[in-house]
Parts: sequence; C-alpha cells; structure tokens
Amino acid sequence: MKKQVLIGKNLSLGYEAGNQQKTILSNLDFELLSGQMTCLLGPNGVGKSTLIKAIMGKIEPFKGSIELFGSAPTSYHRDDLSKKLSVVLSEPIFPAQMTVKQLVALGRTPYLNWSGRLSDQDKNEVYKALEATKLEYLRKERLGELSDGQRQKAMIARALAQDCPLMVLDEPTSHLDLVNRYEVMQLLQDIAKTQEKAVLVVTHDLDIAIETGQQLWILNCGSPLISGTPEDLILQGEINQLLPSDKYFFDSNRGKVVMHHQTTKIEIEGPDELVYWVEKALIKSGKHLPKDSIRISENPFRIFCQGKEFTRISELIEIL
Ligand SMILES: Nc1ncnc2c1ncn2[C@@H]1O[C@H](COP(=O)(O)OP(=O)(O)OP(=O)(O)O)[C@@H](O)[C@H]1O
Repeated sequence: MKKQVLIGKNLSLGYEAGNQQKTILSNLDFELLSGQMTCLLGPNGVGKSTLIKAIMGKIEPFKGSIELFGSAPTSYHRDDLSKKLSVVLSEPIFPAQMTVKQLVALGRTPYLNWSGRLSDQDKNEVYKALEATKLEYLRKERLGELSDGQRQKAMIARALAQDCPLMVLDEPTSHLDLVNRYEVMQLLQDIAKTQEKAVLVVTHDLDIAIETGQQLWILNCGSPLISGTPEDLILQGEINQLLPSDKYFFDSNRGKVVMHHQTTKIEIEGPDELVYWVEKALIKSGKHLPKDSIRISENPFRIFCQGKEFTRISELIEIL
C-alpha cells in the first residue's frame, strides 16, 4: 500500500513585501505517495521553487495547508526534518575545497551521535550513494575542480546518502549530458520504487519526465495544479497545458512536442513517416520548392524529384 507522504490542501504561497502579500501560487491541491517519482513541470517563474521552499518549511502558506507525514514542515525541528526530507537545490552551496566523499558523507549528518563519527552503516550508505551515482572514481576530487555535471551528481549522491522517505530535487539534471540525464532520472525512479520513497523532481525536460516519471504535476499560471500519470495526461490532452502558445503541441503519436505542422504545397508521395521528415526538412531549408511532385521509396531510401534520384534529403535540398 502506498503511503501519503506529503499533502497540500487549498494551498496558497507567496512572499511578503513590507505589509503586502505577493501571491505566487494559489489553491493548490496535491498528494505525494511513497514508491513513486513525480516530475513537476511548469514555465519559468510559475512558482516551482516557491513550492519547494514551502515543502522545506522555509515559507509559511498564506492560505491552506501543507503536511509532511501529517505535520506542517515549519513545525519540525531541523534535525527531525532532515531525517524526513532530503533536498537537492539547483545552486551548489558547498565549499569548493570539500571532496566528493566529504560532501556525500554530509548526508549522514542527521544520524551521527555526539562523537560525529561515521558508523559502519553510515560508511556503507556513503559507499552505496557513490556507487549508485557512479562517482566512486571521483571521491577524492574537490568540488571546485569538478565539472558542473559531476558536481550535480555529487549533490544527488549526498541526498541519497541522507536516506529520507521524501527526496525533493530542483532541476537535478540541468547540467548533465543526455545519457546521464536519463540515467539519473532512472536511478531516482528506481530508488522510489525499490525503497518505497517519494521523489519529487522539478524539471524542464518533458521527454525525460514522460519516460521516467510515474506521476507528472503541471503548474501553470492561474490554473489549478494538474496531476496524473504522463500517459493519462497525454491521452487527455492535458499535457498541452505546458504549451500555451498555438505554435506548439504535443504529438501523442510521436510522443514529443512539435510545431504545428506547416505543409508544403507540393505533392509528396510515400510512407507517412518518410513524408513527414522530408517535408519538415524542405520547410526548414527555406528554399524555393520544386513544382514537380516528389516520390519517396523505402528500403532502400530514395527520393525521386525532377527526374533525379537522391539518397539523402540534404542532396535534394542542395539542388533547389
Ligand atoms: N524571495 C522572493 N521574494 C519575492 N518574490 C520572489 C522571491 N523568490 C521568488 N520570487 C518570485 O516568485 C515567482 C516564482 O519564482 P520561482 O523561483 O518559484 O519560479 P520557478 O517556477 O521555480 O521558476 P524557474 O523555472 O525559472 O526556476 C517569480 O515571479 C519570482 O520573481
């Protein structure tokens, strides 16, 4: 049975400026369950980091409530909160002189006794976190001498070592290369499933969120928070809430965001998939398009136009 870890009810959040309240998010209802990774998506400035601040107990709600294991995050003692919630923020906040291993070991701080020494179990958790993030080979390196992506992974390893039932990560993959993005998100999903944790990841990476998230939360200015499995949100068209302009839409057949398909006036004959890519390349080229029709064959791929045969789209575009 999945447990409710975090619940928001009719939540409004924002900032105080003098005696004025600046509301950023209003009337949010949500729940985070154990064993699931949820990806939070929304445009810049909508309030994703503000919501994280409320989860961390750094700001009080203007209205409504937020409960972490039944109590307001602001009501927890710091030591208790750090056993319930680990957070990875987008900005590195640790000294450049610290080594990767020292950083990851910081994740064990909530569990240390008065001596401040790591027990065998603590050392094991640090080792497991380094191993899971494939950072063992960098354990002696100083944070200031790592690439942005390596440092980002080290921050994730620290949160893993903290071993809390709720992990919240603000854009944890923004500096990572494509493969590492998938791997880190897959790792977080795996941890959620196998260790029954609730994981909330803020990301702008829709493709990867769809691929790896078990739940998506979509925040949009002035609308209620939309939540559901990526697949439901795609099939119900709600994913398009992320794309308010008419220019883009989520193509459920292709499983990605595309621009509204401009069509060429020329006739292109051939399998749909090939016609799609040839037409796209022709439109992008900005060249004068041929008056004759184009025929495309599959296996082998050939384009026939103006009495000539082409093996690549670029060859056709070159002669236009
Ligand atoms: N300390 C603050 N005081 C007043 N306003 C703030 C403060 N921090 C953020 N804001 C405002 O709150 C709004 C939401 O900011 P927030 O950082 O939560 O957005 P975000 O969705 O995380 O954006 P991004 O995707 O760009 O990281 C913005 O308009 C921002 O100017």
